This record gives sequence, C-alpha cells and structure tokens, in this order.
Amino acid sequence: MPWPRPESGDLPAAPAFDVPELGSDDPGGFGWSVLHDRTPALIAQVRDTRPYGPAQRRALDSLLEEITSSTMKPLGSGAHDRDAWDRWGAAYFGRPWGDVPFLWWESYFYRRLLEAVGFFEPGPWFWLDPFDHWKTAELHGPGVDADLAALAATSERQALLSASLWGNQADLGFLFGSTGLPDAPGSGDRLVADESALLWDALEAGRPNHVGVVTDNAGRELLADLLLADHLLETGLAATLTLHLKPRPYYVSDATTADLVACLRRLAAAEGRAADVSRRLSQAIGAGRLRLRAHEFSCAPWSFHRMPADLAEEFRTFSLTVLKGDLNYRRLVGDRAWHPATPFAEVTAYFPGPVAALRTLKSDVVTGISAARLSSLGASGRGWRTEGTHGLIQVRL
Ligand SMILES: O=P(O)(O)OC[C@H]1O[C@](O)(CO)[C@@H](O)[C@@H]1O
Repeated sequence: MPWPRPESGDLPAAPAFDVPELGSDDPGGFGWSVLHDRTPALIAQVRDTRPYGPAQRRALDSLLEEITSSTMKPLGSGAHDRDAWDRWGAAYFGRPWGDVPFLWWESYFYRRLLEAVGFFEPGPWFWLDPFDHWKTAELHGPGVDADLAALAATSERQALLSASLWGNQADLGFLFGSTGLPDAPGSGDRLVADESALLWDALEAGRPNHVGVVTDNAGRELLADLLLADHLLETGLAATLTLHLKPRPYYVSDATTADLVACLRRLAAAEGRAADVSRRLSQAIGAGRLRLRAHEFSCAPWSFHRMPADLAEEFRTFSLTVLKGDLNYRRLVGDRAWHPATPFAEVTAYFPGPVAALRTLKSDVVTGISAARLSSLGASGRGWRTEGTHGLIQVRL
C-alpha cells in the first residue's frame, strides 16, 4: 500500500527561541502528571476495552514499561514512516521519555500506541480506531440531543462561537486524568481573553472570506464546530470553509474523517433543525464549499513553526484560520514557558495569515493575558491554566 510519507522528515528548521520548551521532568509539573498518570491510565484502558490478542497486549505492556522506566525507542523496522521519525527523533531516542520535550513525546506516544495495537498492519486490527468506542459513547451521551436542538435553532452567532469554544472541554483525554471532567463552563468570567469582536469584524469586512478551521476533538466539540461552520456558510461570512481533520486517531478524541461522517449522521438523526444542518453541510461538501483536509503534518510532533511549504501556502490563502483546542494552541505559539503577558500577536506573527485561537486551557502554555486579568487569576492558583475551566478567544489579523 502506498502510505503517505510524512514529509520524509524534511521540514523547515524552527527559529531559535530564548524561551525554553516545556518538559515533563518536574514532579510538580503538568507534563510530569501526563507522563506518569494520564498516559499509563490510557494504555491500561485501551488494553482493557478491546479484545486484543497476546501480541497487542504484549506490545502495550512493553510500551507502558518503556514510558515509565526505560528509554525511548524508535519505531519498528517495518514502519512505513520510520525514516521520518528516525530523523525527527534522532536527538531523543535512547533518552528517558521525561527528558524529551512534552509536545514531542506526547505526539510520538500516539504513534507508538497505534503501532502497538496493529493499526497499520494488514490483519484484524487494521485501521481500527482504538478510541472509537469512547468517541461513539460521547456522541450518543445524555444531553447531546438537547444541545443540538438548542444550537440548531439559534442564529445567534456569539452563542455558536461560544459552543464551539466550550465544546473543547469535551476532551476524552480528561477521562484518564486524576482530575476527571472539568466543571460545566461558567459565563464570561471564565474567559481569560475575549477578542471575539475582532473576529466578527474581520469576517464582516473581509467578504468573500475563505475560512480554515483546524479542528480538535470529535463528538460534542465537532458537532458544535459543524453548527458554527453551517452558520458561517449560510450567512455568507464564509464563501468557503476548509476543515482540517486528523489523518488517523490521535490524542484519544481528535477528529478524523470517520468522526466527521459520524457527526453528520448524528446531526441527521437528531430532532428539529439539526437534520437540516447535516443535509446542508453534506451538500456543501459535494459542492466544494465545505472542504475536508487531513494533512500528515497534523499528527507531527512539532509546532507550526515547522509546517511544510504546502500547508503554509494553504493557510496563506485563508482570510482567517481558526485553530481549535489546547494542542493546536501549543503548536501555534510553541509549547514554551512564555510569560503569560507576552502578546499573542507577537508569538503568532510568523503564522502565514490571519489566525484565531478558540481554546479551553488544559496545559501550562498561555500568552496574551492582560496584567489586570493575570492578577485576578493569580489568586485562584495554577488550576486555571490546566483544568479546562477557563477559555480564550484570541485573534491576530
Ligand atoms: O483536546 P485538546 O484541547 O487539544 O487538549 C488535549 C490536551 O490534553 C493533553 O494531551 C494532556 O493529555 C494536553 O497535552 C493537550 O494539550
């Protein structure tokens, strides 16, 4: 099978930064808890929830052992993308996982998990999404019908934007943490930055707009993204809209094309106007107004500073690229120990075109927070940065 080769490892070099990358070697730090708590719990759950045979079970056990008490190994010799990962990981293989930058090891972990469960191997587990049952359960969970009915009935654009933002709380990775699912969203005071007016003004002034949305999670988040996409297309705020999806399962709940299809089906099966949304979006896909992309770089372990030329060229053609979720934010600004007041516009100046971030905060990195907001947040400890209770809408035009 002619597998897509992820850039053969040849990507532009990242610029030099004087701010260090975030790591996982501090026992009090967030990255450490993901490496030592969340990731082992995820491996155990994957092992327990699928009837994998001895080969897959052994591979999962040895991945667990490697992560917790050994050094990072390269992909197996038969892997179709081994060349790329060998180059990307040359500085990291042979070191303990906790010594490798957080952004890098976590991405590589999902690649290794797919290897362990035989995702790429012709046979019974070929291309079977190891996270599918969680995604499906969420799509049919309690409250989804009511949310869909309410959202499909509104033409209130701020409500749709807000649903797309807070939909990002529905990240199945939280299921494997010690903190559990975050609380339901509060009102505006849970927004640490809100530049939504700038976003709407730019779309109003820019018609005809070609909007890109780099999606994050499947399930509730993607449902909300689709309702927003439908609104933008229907109102003419977007002449075309391109959805970037993941080419394969990643970070548990990240949306693939299969998940998009499941969401369209879920909308079609819902009561009321949601079914109309599904029909309109399917037609828009057929007409080429709603475009689907699944770029290999979407599963690469690097920030967007290293995106390949074809992807940069595509983002350059968009009137606005909206990046959803925490991981995309980490990749946008670089997963670094920025001072939170560092201007968002400054750290995203390199991005090839106007860009917006819609994110609930689930990891340490953050930029563009005003001094006044920082001091009010300071009193609440560090939880606002990692627990998904707070959100942001940031825009750089
Ligand atoms: O789904 P999101 O919003 O990208 O969040 C995923 C987040 O969860 C974590 O993977 C932790 O497991 C973060 O590293 C990551 O940024």
